[in-house]
Amino acid sequence: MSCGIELEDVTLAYRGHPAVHHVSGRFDTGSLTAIIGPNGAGKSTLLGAMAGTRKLTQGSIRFVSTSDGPGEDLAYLAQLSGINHDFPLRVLEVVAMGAWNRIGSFGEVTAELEIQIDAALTQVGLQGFEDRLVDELSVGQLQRVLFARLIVQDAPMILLDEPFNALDAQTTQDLLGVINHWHRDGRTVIAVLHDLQMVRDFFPNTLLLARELIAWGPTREVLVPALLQRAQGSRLAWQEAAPWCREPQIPLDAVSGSTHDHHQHDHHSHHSHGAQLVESGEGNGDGQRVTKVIAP
Ligand SMILES: Nc1ncnc2c1ncn2[C@@H]1O[C@H](COP(=O)(O)OP(=O)(O)OP(=O)(O)O)[C@@H](O)[C@H]1O
Repeated sequence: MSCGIELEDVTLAYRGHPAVHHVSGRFDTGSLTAIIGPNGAGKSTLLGAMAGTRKLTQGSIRFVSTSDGPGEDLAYLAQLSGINHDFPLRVLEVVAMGAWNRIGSFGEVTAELEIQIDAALTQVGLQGFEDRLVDELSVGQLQRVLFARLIVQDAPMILLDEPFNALDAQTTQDLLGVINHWHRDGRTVIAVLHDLQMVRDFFPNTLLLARELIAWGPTREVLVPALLQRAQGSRLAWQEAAPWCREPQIPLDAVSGSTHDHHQHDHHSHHSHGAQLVESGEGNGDGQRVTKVIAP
């Protein structure tokens, strides 16, 4: 069960202002990719679009699977905020939510699932925490619990939005270990990050975004001064009153993401009508099966 994600001309706008412009490329099956870029670059917006929580204005997102399984199953961890503190949930219940797609929201926590939860909590260093209330946990412990939930979810694609925000070095190192484990399992993992050294050390691929795609490929080719400066410079030109696509991307050789010609579009003419999910069995020509398409 493994999956990749293809972006074709992905464009997202908020109230007519484009936050992400014409991004095309591909997250290969089993790849481990960091999405980086300055504040406001559109990173969370792009990740949310892949998770199905943001509507596309233009373009499409296709999920491709190399197996017959339900390949589009995707786990998404938004920026830390995911717990509703009005409900006194126990750690066990939060981690069990990872299995909702298998057991349903009122499903029983079976003995088998309890074993999985115990193993997941052990993997994130929280063995024995099952009965603790989540709103009594520290920020780092809560993030460990949310990673345990992702482990139980067992999805072939995992999207993480700034997973290490506000975490100490030990927690960060432990959760990076979980990500490496997923990568070794052959899952497709995508994380929005800010720490360039961490990206260099742990993430083989990088997508550098500054509303438009600046570069996408092997990290050592993307995290170079010229491209980083270009991303930083783009930020200075970002004005809410300038909703036009401008410069083309710098093409990279041997990148996993393709480059894409830019069109001179007025995005005000491309209002979203809501995300549309299209189930599809169409092959993409290299032995993979398209399992889902997100389009405007
Ligand atoms: N719900 C929203 N409504 C309107 N505009 C939004 C909304 N969410 C994000 N934006 C705008 O879209 C642009 C991209 O935001 P996004 O959060 O995707 O950037 P980011 O790269 O994740 O930034 P950061 O690194 O600061 O988290 C920003 O200009 C932001 O103000």
